[in-house]
Amino acid sequence: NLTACSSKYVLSAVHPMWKGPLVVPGGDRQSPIDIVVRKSVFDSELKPLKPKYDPDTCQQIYNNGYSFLVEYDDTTDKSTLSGGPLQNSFRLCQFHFHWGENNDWGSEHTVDKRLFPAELHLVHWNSEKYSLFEEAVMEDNGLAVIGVFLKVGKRHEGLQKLVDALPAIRHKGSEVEFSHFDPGCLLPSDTNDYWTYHGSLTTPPLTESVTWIVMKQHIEVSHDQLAVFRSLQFTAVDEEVQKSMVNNFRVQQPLRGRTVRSSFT
Ligand SMILES: COc1ccc(C)cc1NC(=O)Nc1ccc2c(c1)[B-](O)(O)OC2
Ligand SMILES: [Zn+2]
Repeated sequence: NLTACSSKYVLSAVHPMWKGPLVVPGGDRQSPIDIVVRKSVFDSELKPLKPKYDPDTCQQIYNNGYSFLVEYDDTTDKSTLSGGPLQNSFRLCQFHFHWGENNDWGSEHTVDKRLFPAELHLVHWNSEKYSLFEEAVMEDNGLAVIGVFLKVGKRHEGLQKLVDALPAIRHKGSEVEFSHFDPGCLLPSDTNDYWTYHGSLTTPPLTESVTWIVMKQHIEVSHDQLAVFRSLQFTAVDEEVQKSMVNNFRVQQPLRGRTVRSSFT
């Protein structure tokens, strides 16, 4: 069956100590970056974000050997993102996280050099211009990714259903059915303020196809919930040497003259 956003087979090629190019030739819009707040520019034309997620499109959770992907059925426009800086409607295909070996670091983006223990990425592709995720990944304006910082604090009730499913996908290549999960519960509740800039995937193929939308407000998860993320393994069950899935973030990239716009003053 066509898996949701069928990114699973392609992402499985990703390994934390990538063999691939760490610098993309001519890459002048690479991600992640440090967001320097006082250098961001307020853009009054930016609209409110319009996420419309249908929990019934949630299909499975998959350990791709780099992160764990919660994959959605992206064969219809049931779960979409529009508005904000976007000119088109983008289909949700998966979300995943990046995290550290401890609570001092783990996020990919930073705000005035402030690191967070983890970062959520909600991945959407432009279904008005392209017909498949794999196509959109290679194209300018192909993807829209919402980044949400995680901070250690109170337990996140909505996340717990996901945390409870992780032991079943401990090793690379494992997958378990997962349904009725509303990713909207992982978005900040108090404000929809965000920064936006043009960047790239932070894993191979590092293509410069992403409109990044980084939420100003973080969400809180408990220490124990994050500890379960760290119990995952980069390695397949049959590998002799097991490696804990931690520090699965990319080093920061040069801004190369890009402007980060803010939806708020
Ligand atoms: C080997 O990897 C691939 C091979 C072929 C295709 C079509 C895609 C990929 N990779 C991919 O989609 N990565 C990817 C996709 C989306 C996001 C990120 C990585 B992120 O920066 O972490 O957040 C958003
Ligand atoms: Zn990511």
